[in-house]
Amino acid sequence: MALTHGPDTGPCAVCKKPSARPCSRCRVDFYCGKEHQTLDWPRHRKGCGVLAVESNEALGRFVVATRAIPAGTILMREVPLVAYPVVLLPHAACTGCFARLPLGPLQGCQRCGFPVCGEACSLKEVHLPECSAFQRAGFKLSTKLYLEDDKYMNALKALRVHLATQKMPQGRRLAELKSDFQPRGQSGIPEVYAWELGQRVEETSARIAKAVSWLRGKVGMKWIPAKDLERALGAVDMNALQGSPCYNMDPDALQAVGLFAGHSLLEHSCAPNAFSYYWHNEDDSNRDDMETVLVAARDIARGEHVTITYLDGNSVCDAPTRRQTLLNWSFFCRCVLCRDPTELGLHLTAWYCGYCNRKGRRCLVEVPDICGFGCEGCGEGGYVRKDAEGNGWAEVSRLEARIKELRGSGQKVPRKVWKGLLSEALRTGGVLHPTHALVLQVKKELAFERALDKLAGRVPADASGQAGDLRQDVAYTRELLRVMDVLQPGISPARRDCLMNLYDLTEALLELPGNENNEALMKEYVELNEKIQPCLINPQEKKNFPALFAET
Ligand SMILES: C[S@@+](CC[C@H](N)C(=O)[O-])C[C@H]1O[C@@H](n2cnc3c(N)ncnc32)[C@H](O)[C@@H]1O
Repeated sequence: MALTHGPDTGPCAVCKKPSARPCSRCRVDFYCGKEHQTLDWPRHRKGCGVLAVESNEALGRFVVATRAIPAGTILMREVPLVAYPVVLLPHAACTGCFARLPLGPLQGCQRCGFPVCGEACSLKEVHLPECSAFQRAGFKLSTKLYLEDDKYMNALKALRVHLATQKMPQGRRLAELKSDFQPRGQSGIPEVYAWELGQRVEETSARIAKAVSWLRGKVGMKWIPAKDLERALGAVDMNALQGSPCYNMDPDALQAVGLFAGHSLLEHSCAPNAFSYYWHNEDDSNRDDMETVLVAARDIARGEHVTITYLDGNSVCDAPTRRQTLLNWSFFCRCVLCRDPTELGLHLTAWYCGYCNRKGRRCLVEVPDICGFGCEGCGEGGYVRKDAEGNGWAEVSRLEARIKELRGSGQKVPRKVWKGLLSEALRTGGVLHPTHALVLQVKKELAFERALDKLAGRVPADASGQAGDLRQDVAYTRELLRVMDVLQPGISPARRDCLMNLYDLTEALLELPGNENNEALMKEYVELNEKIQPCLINPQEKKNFPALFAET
């Protein structure tokens, strides 16, 4: 049986005719009949039956490659077992179609009161089961309360997932999802994280208990056992996959969350080898199914674990930040990046070594909670540079807070402000190394400034007057690309964005007076174009008509 829960229909992989016959083993490609399935087999076989589920004590279940898998192979094609909207405060989202709702008074479903765009959305299939349950309980929510407490949204999720578990065939797959948020295989983790994990488990239990007791107490759904609702919300916490439509840069785009049978088995890695994305199928109004595909970002070797990141793939973070976020899934990360004291040579969490710096050398010391503390330059342990307050963490926290404040301002931040932040962070005597994740985040703000200006319809600064800035941005983007080669390798969207930025900046450099005949630059420009091509095939096209994109 396929690991995944896929759509029932799709275009034939060869002739595009609508078909209801997916490959029974992987359910990735559809065929109109035997003839086209046989014709496509040489291509299709590369990704068919290449995944197996294994388990161990530390990770629970995880997915491995049973054969070598080439980059770009579509490994899973799924629709959610159940889906619900993402509420991005201060906006509510429609319970039926998941669209973000405008600010101001909310319109509620006439029967249960949960927010909707209008009557049509309140009659959507996805909403009807919970709406009937509220009617059976004789309860209608006062819509204006909805955004005041997250228990209403949590209650809706619990109910929706629980009711979907009653329906076959999805129900059986939903019942198989990990739903307990007790940490496992976590012996030997730093004390501070063990404590935080315990705290997080308590908070999650309290949040779940609050929503469940509201449903059974205030609403009166006593006929649903508390443990079933708790299980449903636990499965949401452990497995939900959030996304927006593929390649949609619009911040107002629909945001939704789904529980997927196959994707829920995937292990997290901070340096993953696969990525997934999904979208609302707008080109076919009858399809509202948020198809999701999992793609091999790079070549994956036989026996390798197939991994995705549970974090925001576009953001570069130090180990403590990654660990804090991953506590939401009740685990302390043991991925290849987090296990290596040097973070695969990226040193995203490193500070300067006080000993080496005193001798005028620039060396790194790993931060205590990541690896046991030692400098790769001088071998000394236990002495890192401190800021004026004698506390390296204070400097890190200050920079982090400032970046957050500037990004959250909603205004274009002048270049000189980011530059100032960077020189402050990298000043002589400072704690942070130039490869620290926070420093890279500031460099990214600078490196992508022109691209963001274009995206926002602003005219980028005239390159000819800003040659120095342009060269600097090229250097920063090259640095980010080296990081992405490890963190988001191959054809992943984050690496593609870096490549495209570098391509655009190189083009601008070539236009500067005196650079027209710069052969090295021209060569890099051509090579970048070649590297970008494999990342550019629209995965939606590739998914629907794979034979058109087959390598010859
Ligand atoms: C979405 S589930 C993945 C499938 C799950 N292992 C199972 O048995 O169903 C997420 C859970 O997998 C485990 N996990 C995933 N990635 C991990 C990692 N890098 N390190 C440790 N545990 C991980 C954690 O227990 C986490 O709560």
